Parts: sequence; structure tokens; C-alpha cells
Amino acid sequence: MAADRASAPPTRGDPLHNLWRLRRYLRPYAREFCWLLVAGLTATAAGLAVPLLVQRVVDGPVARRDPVGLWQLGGLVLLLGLVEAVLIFVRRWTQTSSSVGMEAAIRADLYAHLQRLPAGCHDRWQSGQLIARATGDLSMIRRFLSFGLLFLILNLATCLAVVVLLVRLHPPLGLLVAASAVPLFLVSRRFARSYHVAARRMREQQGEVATLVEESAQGIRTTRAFGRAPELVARFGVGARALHDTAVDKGRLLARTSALFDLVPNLTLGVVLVTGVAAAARGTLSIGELVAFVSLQLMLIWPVNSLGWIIANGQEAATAADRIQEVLDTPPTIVDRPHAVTLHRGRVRGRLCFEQVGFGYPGAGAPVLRGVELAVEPGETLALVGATGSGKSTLLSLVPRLHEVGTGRITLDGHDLRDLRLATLRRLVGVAFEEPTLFSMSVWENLTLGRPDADRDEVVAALALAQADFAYDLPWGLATRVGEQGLSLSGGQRQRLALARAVLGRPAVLVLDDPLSALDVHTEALVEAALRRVLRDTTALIVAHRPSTVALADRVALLDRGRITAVGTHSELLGSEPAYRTLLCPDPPTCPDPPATAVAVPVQRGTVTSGAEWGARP
Ligand SMILES: Nc1ncnc2c1ncn2[C@@H]1O[C@H](COP(=O)(O)OP(=O)(O)OP(=O)(O)O)[C@@H](O)[C@H]1O
Repeated sequence: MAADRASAPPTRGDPLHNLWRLRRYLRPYAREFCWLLVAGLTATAAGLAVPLLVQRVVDGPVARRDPVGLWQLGGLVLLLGLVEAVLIFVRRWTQTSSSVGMEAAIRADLYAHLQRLPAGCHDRWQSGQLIARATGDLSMIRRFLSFGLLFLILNLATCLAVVVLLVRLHPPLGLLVAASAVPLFLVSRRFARSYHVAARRMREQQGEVATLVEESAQGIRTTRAFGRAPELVARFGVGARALHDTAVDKGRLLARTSALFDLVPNLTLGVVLVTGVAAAARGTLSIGELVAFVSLQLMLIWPVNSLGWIIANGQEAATAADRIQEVLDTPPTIVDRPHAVTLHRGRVRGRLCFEQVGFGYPGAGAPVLRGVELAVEPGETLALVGATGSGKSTLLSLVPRLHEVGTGRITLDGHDLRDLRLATLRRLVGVAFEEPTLFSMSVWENLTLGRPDADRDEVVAALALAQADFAYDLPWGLATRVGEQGLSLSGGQRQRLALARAVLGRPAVLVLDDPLSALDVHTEALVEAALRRVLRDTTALIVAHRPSTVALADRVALLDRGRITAVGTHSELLGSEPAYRTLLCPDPPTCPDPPATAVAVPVQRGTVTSGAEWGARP
């Protein structure tokens, strides 16, 4: 199974470093946390006072046969028990709301950060790993912050207080109990190290399993069609088995250590009992003191027993914090420059220039684009034609800055795109990709993704242009929630909605990656006719694989292995470029004549179409 390429090995140095860095999320809840501690410590103190009162009861009223004193001290013990119970309730009530609040705050920041990361970063992380980080890892951290951390503090305070009280009651026996902390400390240290590694491995494997589930859910039709379900089940089985084995190893590690954490205090208790009874027989320890000593020592059993669970919980949280910080520490490389400017749509003419543009994907060998020189005039439509893998989609992705140019620059009306505010640029540039992605939200929300302020007329116009009137006939019209990835729609329907989304708000520059590939000939002709009207006053860059799409363009640029090798009209390139002929018209007698189609609806540059020309539903 492919490992998550972005997964770093376990952090070297202090494994708690990244957990400590998350303390800023604790700050808004500092007051609650202080109250939690006060409630917890007071409850612990109330609990500790009980054995001391029992000592007084045994050595006092019981020894003196004093019923009044017995009732008084007995009532006090009862009251302390009640106080402890109320404080424990207050602590539990408060800790739930604050820890869930912290988890939500980290998750919101993680999600917002993911949105800022460039597309290249998302290629590095498997989606399942991201899902695991945003869900499982965060609940690990919540559990530690709400339970583990609090119990760690309370249990340490309990142990410390008990040992001090024991030393005061009987110094030799008290010191013996204190000495039992040494083996516990050594065991804890070894356990923490081993558990951290196992916890990290398990989280990675959980992410891989989540990725497999996500991939198989998305690709269910492909796997069914190819009858590959048994292979996928086997592949999933390997991943699930590895996860199972790690979980078992981790559980056994905890079980072994917990046994030691059980053994040490019980052994010490045995030694104390024997030695304490001997001391009581010699008269150096009263019966009441012995009862109090043993009762106090019994109060150590749970804190020590739970130490294994607390360390495990802390290591799980530390691992989760490492994985969360890996994402948060990845800097968003495509950001606004300090003096980035805003351009208003009305002032943009739309001259798009590529000046010696070069680009290579990080980690890939040769650059995908080299020395690209291209100018698209305002209102001009330029088709980009090239063999598969020649870099057409990559070139298009540089315009809305989904990737950043490596060398050279791209300008819009003379402004380097990197000098424009990202929000401005993405409002000015409308994009439709070859594989249209629709989100699991309503058609309306999908359409207005880039223009949440769009009004109904604009949406109607965009739908009409993309020949997407079918959207009105969906069960709830534009309010219909389309399934994950828009799977409830056909490929052509999704493509038309994506096109409507791209043209909504009449962007200054349209970037379309083979936008009509899934349409039937009739619908394609209708969309093209409508697109031609829009393209009159919009600069457009369109990837074209077919002469019918080239028909939309004024000029065509031929891209060959990352370089623009020719620019001209379709007829010019057909005549002068054998490579172009091979790509678009391998069979010249049957090759339609795009320029003739284009002439049928003449392109008028510079004229601004009215809203009515965008069309509305008849
Ligand atoms: N995210 C990526 N990481 C690394 N390499 C990539 C990535 N995306 C594309 N490539 C590589 O860049 C090259 C150009 O890909 P691109 O998708 O731009 O080609 P294209 O001309 O649009 O192809 P097609 O016509 O098949 O869509 C290909 O060799 C491809 O393998």
C-alpha cells in the first residue's frame, strides 16, 4: 500500500513539542480550565481528608466508646464525600464543553489552512490521511486535553499529597512508598517511547484505510464495471490487517505496562501491611494510624494504575499533534504579495500575456512548460491545441494561480498576476475544468461558488448559456442537492453546470479546459452558439481537442511538449503545421471546416452584450 507521501517520520527530539504548541487553543478556555483544576484538586483534597478523619474516628470516639463524637466525625466524613461527588460532577460538566470547543477551533483552523494551500500541496496528501487528521487525530487531542491532561495533573497532585501525608504518618514506611516511584518512572519512560512509535504507525494506517474506502466509494462504478471488486477487497484486507496488527501490538504494550503499574503499588502495599502490623504490635504505630496509612496508600492504586492509560493517551495526542502541525506548518506559497492590487471588472480590458513562462511540478523531473510566449488580446478567444500530456491543462491552471509560474510571468493588462490580489484575480477569471467537480450542496450553491453575491437573473442567464435548463426540472429545482461529486447527474449535465458556474458574473477572462467534451452534438452546437455571444467581450483561453471547439476561437496556439510551436488561424495551421493537422484532422476529407462555422456567427470584438443576450429560460 502506498504510504502517504507527505507523512513525515515521527518527530525527533521532544515528542510532546507539537502538543505543547497547541496550547494557544487552550487560552480561551483558561478560566474554565482553572475552575476545572480547582474543582478537581478540591475534590482530591476532600477525598484525602477522609482517611485522616477515619484515623481520628478509630483512635478517638471508637477507642473511647464516645457515640456523640462518632456521630460528629461520621457526619463530617459524609459531608466530605458529598462535596467530592458534587465537585466531580462540576468538573465533568465543564470539561466536556471546553474540550469540544477547542477541538472545533483546531478543526476550523486546519480546514481554513487547507483552503489556503496551493493545489500542489493537496497532491502530496492522500485524501484519507487528511480526513483522518481532521477527525480521528483531533478527537485524540480533545480526549487528552479534556481527560488525560487533567487526570495527569490531578493524579500527580494526589500522589504527591499522599506521599507527603504517608511520610508524616510514618517516615520509614512513607519513604518506602516514595521509593516505589523509581521503577514506575523507568517503566513509564520506556513505555512512552515505544507507544509513541506504535501510535504514529497506527494513525498512518488508519489514514491509508480511510483513503482506500474513499477511493473505492468514488470509483465504485469503475471497479464494478471492470469486475475488480475482489482485488479491491483483497487490497483493503491487507491494509485492514496491518491496522489490526498494529492495534493488537499497541494494546499488548499497554496491557504489559499496566500489569507492572498494578504490580508495583500492590507489592508495596503488601510490604507496608506486614511492616505496619509489626510496628503497631511494637506500639510505634497506633491502629488508627495504620488504618489511615493503608487507606491513604489504597488511594494511590488508581492514580498509579491509570498512569499507563494517561501516558498512552498523551502519546496518542502527541502523535496526533505531530500530524496536525505537519499540515499547519506547511506554508501557503500562493498568497497575496504585500502590495497586491485590486482591479475592478469594469476597468479590465483583458489582455492576457504569457512572457517566457516556465513551470515544473515539484519533485517531477523535466519542466512541463518551457519559454511559453503567448498574447491573447482583449475579447479574443484562443484555442490551445496539443497532444495529450503536452501541458495544456497545466498552462491553464497558471492563469487563476492554482500553480505559480516557475520562470517568466503572466500579465493581465500589463499587471503581473502575482501583483493582483488573489480574490480579485479569481473573480476576474472564470474557470471550468475538464473533470467538473460539483460539491454536495444545492445546484444554486454550486453555481454561485465563486460569486456568492450573484442574483437570480445572473444565474438564469448563466444556465441558459450553458444549456443547463434541466436544472429547473430537478426535484427541487435549483435547490436540489446534487450528490457527492454530482454523481446523481450525467457527465454532460455536470459539465454544463460547471460551464454555467464559470461564466456566471461575466468574468474578464475565461479559462475552459475542453468544456464541451461530454455533450452530444446537438447540445454542443447550442452551447457553442451561446458561448460565442459571451466570448465577444471576454478574453478566453480554451483547450480544444476537436474542430467543433476550435470553431469558437479566433486563433489557435499549438503546444508541443511544453512549448508553443505555432500560432495562427485554424486554416493557417492546417496548411502549415503537419502536427496540427495530425491532431485535429487526421482524416482531411471528413474534417469539418471550423472557420466557416465561426463566420456563421461573426465575432464582434469590443461590443458589450446586454444581459438579455445572455438569455433566460423561455
Ligand atoms: N499534479 C501533477 N504532478 C506532477 N505531474 C503532473 C501533475 N499534473 C500533470 N502532470 C504532468 O504534467 C504533464 C502535462 O500534463 P497536463 O495535464 O498539463 O497535460 P494536457 O496537455 O492537459 O493533457 P490532456 O490533453 O491529456 O489533458 C504530464 O506529463 C503530466 O503527467
